Amino acid sequence: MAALEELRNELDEIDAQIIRLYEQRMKVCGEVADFKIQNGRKVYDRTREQQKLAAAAKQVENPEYKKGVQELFALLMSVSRKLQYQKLSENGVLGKLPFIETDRLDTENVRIVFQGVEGAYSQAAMKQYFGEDVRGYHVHTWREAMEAIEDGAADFAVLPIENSSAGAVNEVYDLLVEFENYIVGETVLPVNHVLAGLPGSKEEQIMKVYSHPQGLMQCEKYLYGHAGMEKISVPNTAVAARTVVEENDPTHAAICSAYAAEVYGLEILRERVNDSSCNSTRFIIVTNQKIFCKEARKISICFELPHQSGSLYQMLSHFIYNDLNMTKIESRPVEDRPWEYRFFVDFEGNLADGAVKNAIRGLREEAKSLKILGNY
Ligand SMILES: C=C(O[C@@H]1C=C(C(=O)O)C=C[C@H]1O)C(=O)O
Repeated sequence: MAALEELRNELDEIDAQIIRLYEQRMKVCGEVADFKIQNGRKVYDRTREQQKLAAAAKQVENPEYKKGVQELFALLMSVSRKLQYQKLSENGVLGKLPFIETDRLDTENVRIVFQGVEGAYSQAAMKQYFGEDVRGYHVHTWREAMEAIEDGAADFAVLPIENSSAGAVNEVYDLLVEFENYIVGETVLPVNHVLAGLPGSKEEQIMKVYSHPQGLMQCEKYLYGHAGMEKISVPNTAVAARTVVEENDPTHAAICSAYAAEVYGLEILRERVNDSSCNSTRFIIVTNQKIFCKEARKISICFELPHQSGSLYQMLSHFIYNDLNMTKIESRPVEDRPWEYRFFVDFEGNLADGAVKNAIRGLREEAKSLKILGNY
């Protein structure tokens, strides 16, 4: 048997040939890009790539290597496309993004909509982002808030998108796809829930606890340790506080904010009932204009993928190749298409950056549908 040293020398020679061939291939791909720039052709040609993969597999003599060769070619073509997008970008033929750049958000004399009632966490998030004196009003559902923005009844909506312990707010993700509204800002609100009851009531007496499902989820450990408390979901934590007042029963309590307890005249029976001591919720600021600020640093997009092996991997390669830092990925089922998913990705960058344009161009050509949800 040959010594390891010898085998490695042999590999080095083969690899040197691969590198030379790779360079030759990329040079030709660059010429293909020039042709495409001149003739207004698209970078991605799915049919040609499928033919190439089939032909590559056919040329392999040892059947055990077929899969590996196909994977290698899929990667080579992906790298080739990205080189081409780069060239298109340098030549200014990437087309304009349908978003307008602005120096800063106009937040003077604006009307804000939030879901819930007086004392809701969304109201606190609104004040944290826009200031104490902002003009805000509330609606019953997140959908109504989205409608108010689409119709122009309000300038901005404040919607929860993610909680540090309970995770994504799924419905808001789905509404971002359904409505032509865009994210222009975000704010993270520390969320400390209290158990609040009628004045004079005691924690030991409580039999029923009202809260938003997310509130109940975020206090799971506390509620598990108090098995006698029946959990009841209501649309909002502030509604929970109001319900306790309306029912006027000392065995009922709400999981809500200290502010909501104060607004409804409830007594705090126990502070900080949330499981995580750093429980916080991220709220997004949504408007109906396709705008982004010069200093915006985060982009949210969503896309659907063809139901085939490796498609997510190929999409994500656009972030890696363009050196873009992905900060989050979520998936949601696509309505009426069982077991198909829509992906939501957040990554760092500004829509005016070349690398971002390059990545979005690539993603747009390869995804079944792509929507830029906002840059903020
Ligand atoms: C090079 C081309 O562009 C892309 C890359 C391919 C490749 O690297 O072989 C094939 C098809 C296109 O998606 C081309 O159109 O031929």
